[in-house]
Amino acid sequence: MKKGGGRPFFKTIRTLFSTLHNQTNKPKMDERYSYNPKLKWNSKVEEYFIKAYGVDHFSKISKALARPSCYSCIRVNTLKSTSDAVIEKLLEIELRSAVLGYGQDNLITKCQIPGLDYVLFVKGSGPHTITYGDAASTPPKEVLVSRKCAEAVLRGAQVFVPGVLACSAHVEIGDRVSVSVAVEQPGSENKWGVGITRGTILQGTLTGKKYNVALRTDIAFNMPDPYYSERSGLYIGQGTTHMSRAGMFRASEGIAVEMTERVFDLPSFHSLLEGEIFLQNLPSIITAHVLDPQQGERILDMCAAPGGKTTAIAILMRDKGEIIAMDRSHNKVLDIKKLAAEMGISCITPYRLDALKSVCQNNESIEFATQHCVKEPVGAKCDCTGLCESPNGDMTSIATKKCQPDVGNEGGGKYLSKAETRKNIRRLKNGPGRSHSVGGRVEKEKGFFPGSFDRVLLDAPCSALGLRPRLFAGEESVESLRKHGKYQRKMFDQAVQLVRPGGIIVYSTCTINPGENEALVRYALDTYKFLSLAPQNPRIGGPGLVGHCELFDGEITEEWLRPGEEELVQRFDPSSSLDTIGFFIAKFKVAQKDS
Ligand SMILES: C[S@@+](CC[C@H](N)C(=O)[O-])C[C@H]1O[C@@H](n2cnc3c(N)ncnc32)[C@H](O)[C@@H]1O
Repeated sequence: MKKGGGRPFFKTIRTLFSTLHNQTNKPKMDERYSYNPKLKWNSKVEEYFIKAYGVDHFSKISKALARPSCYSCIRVNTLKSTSDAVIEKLLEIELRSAVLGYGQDNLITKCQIPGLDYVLFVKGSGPHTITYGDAASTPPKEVLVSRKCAEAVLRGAQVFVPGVLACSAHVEIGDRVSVSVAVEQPGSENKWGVGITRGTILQGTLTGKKYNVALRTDIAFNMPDPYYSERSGLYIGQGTTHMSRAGMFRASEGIAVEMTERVFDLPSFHSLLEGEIFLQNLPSIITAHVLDPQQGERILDMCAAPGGKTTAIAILMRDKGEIIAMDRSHNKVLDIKKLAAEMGISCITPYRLDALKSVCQNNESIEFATQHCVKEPVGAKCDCTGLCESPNGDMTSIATKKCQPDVGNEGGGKYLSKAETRKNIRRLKNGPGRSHSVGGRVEKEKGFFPGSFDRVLLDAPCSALGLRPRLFAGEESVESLRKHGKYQRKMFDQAVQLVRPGGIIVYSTCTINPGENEALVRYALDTYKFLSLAPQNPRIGGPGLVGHCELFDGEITEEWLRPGEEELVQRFDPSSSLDTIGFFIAKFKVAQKDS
């Protein structure tokens, strides 16, 4: 008798078994090839937040953090264009057919907050359920990307070469691939790690076997997949490869996978209308508004790179006045310079400077500045070698006269070598030179006179725990959260010295951590009696802005949320369109000297 022939009973049993096999596997496969991330936290941090928000609420926050917003927010550069012109151009370009599917009427809308009609929202969609081929029987070809890459893809980007970590064997150009993300896993000694080497081959099966539909049985399939379980529930979409497997790991740049189906579909603005628009989260745009810069003023942006808020401030000032954009990273300072040039802005002077050392430490200069510069509406800038420069670059201003002793050693100022003295004299003759030029190298010890700015923005370095989407949060410990708070206070101390009497300080931070925001406000008001919380512009009651002045008392308890915060956290809903979950803005006014 021929094998398999004439044995209907066995055939029926085999068919039955195969059906059962598929049925029992199907739901599991649906779960596997889905997007259902669970944000991982350091256990102590989780405890701390649960104490602050309550279990249910914190779980909502966590869920919302791991998903992107439902729209992209763009700021129109009104020095170069208008909202209407940009809307027209974007619709002409036909962003992407999937997005246009929502109907042109609602695709792009202007922000309804009065005064913010240069902010446009471009609609996205999601979450979508995607069918990843016949995943139950034949594992799809796959590409595994880094977390940062996935976070960008969830906001509309394509998969670029540096983001690819691993890939199935035999992937060729034009193949359809499923894209998943490698998220940090707990490792030894309480350390987190991805635990997969770049270039690893993904087999797509847990056991090293796969089910063969034709033979209706499992067949051996090379090795088990080394990262199979870890990427379960972390599939962000499907795309077409622009490169073969070998190409992805050989090339240094370029698109590796063009996404064709996304779990969250947001439009990409990569290289689109460069200089005319800027992709920016709404609360960041609102921060510039809250600062309320006026034309002709001198503004300090203490932590400015890459220059998102700096350029927003410059545009509000119609490029008239002076903005000192400071950042401690040289390369990031160059980013500010590049962005300003791209947007056609000339009132920004980027400086590489540690914000913790931004106040001129020369006692004589400080004394001078507090006596004189603060009364001058234009202020003065000091490079701490004793050279003071008026904002128009006139080195023979009254300030120079006062600081003259430090040019050489005769006047009894701090000791300067002959070389430094020569350099200073040369500068007096020739102007500021390379180290003062835009984006150029700047000496570390340079700083500014106290009281020399009309307004200061402190967009402090923070945990960024308010930004979405975020696929991993375990890097922050309670200690590191505390450090952010301490660091910000030190920066605030500098900001207070640098603003003139009657001036404004705006402090902003992107976090859900009350220790980084509420605590700073309390510290500021307790330490500097001449500071008061300036009323927010009531018209700008937009999402992400905490416009209240109340502070929580002492220990963080479940009751610490006050009306303003409740309003903020109630929006922590995945269906909400907020692009930032937690953002805090506080505006301070410095008392006039005689008040
Ligand atoms: C939140 S980001 C600023 C974002 C920026 N304001 C924007 O809107 O584009 C914080 C920045 O602070 C900078 N930074 C951190 N510590 C600093 C310090 N001590 N002095 C100056 N800049 C610092 C970082 O390099 C980083 O670029």
